[in-house]
Amino acid sequence: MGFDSHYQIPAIDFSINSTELDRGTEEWYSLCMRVREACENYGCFEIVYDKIPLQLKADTFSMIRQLFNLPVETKEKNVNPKPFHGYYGQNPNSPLYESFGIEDSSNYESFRSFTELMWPNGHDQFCDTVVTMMKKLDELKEMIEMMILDSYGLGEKSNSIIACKTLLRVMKYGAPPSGEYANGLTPHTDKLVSTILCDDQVSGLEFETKDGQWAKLSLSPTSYLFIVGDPLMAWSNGRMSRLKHRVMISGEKDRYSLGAFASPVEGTIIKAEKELVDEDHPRILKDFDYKDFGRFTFTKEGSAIDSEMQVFAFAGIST
Ligand SMILES: O=C(O)CCC(=O)C(=O)O
Ligand SMILES: [Fe+2]
Repeated sequence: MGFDSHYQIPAIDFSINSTELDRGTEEWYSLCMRVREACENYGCFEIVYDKIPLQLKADTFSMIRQLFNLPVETKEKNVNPKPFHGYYGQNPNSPLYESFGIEDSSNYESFRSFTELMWPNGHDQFCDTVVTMMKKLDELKEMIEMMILDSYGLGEKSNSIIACKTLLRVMKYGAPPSGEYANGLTPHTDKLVSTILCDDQVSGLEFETKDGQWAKLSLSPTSYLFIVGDPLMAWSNGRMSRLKHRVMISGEKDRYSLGAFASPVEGTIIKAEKELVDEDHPRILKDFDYKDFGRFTFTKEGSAIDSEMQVFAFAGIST
């Protein structure tokens, strides 16, 4: 597989006058259509967004560094059996990678119990900074969700796509030995509904282009990446694409990234939206229990399947 350095994903500028982001205006509908087009054609888009203060973002990454700098025994206290939750690290197969998954992270009380697990004497600055950042990312996600609904004419009927809580995942990719170009995270499509990703200006994210090449994706300090995950593609009855991506690391600096992942609430059944199923768009997936799908991806059978094919292996309708 080769490299394509010219391939670009769409960038959509949300940093406009806030009245233009009022629902119902012409500008709003034009943004909705661009969001839909990007999700359908690329499974992602770069969000240019100036409503999150750069200082808040910098402070959040400084808190994340403190978290990863804790002793391994402390980090390992963050145990959570749910897929993508808890602490992951010290794995000889991916020695440079560590991550934390913290559920319901825009909820102050829930986040405080995580903080107290890591710092038994509390760490108010950690808690306040990260929860403030997560609330901003929730606002952004809610706006994008509304745009998606409006773009399909569904906004009058509902103001949410799939009921979710925000799972915060923070990732550290240690710098590889000098001169190496090392695997940080294997190619995959996201298993949560949607992701809003940002990093601390050390790049490494790569995505697969339509012609099967890998291209690098660098985000500016005011950019965030919106990624369509498997359940959102399923909700859209396959109208939306997904972004296959990976992390490769090189250079001397550690990479830190942060993702706000929309994680379905307990008991969620993922279904194609009725209005997105018609003669021209027959159903491509059966309804499925999100939790069972998550479990399947970790079984011997599921994990042997390519990430982007797992949802079809689990819930595909054979024709
Ligand atoms: O760290 C990154 O930039 C990507 C992380 C990612 O793709 C994931 O955790 O699903
Ligand atoms: Fe991902």
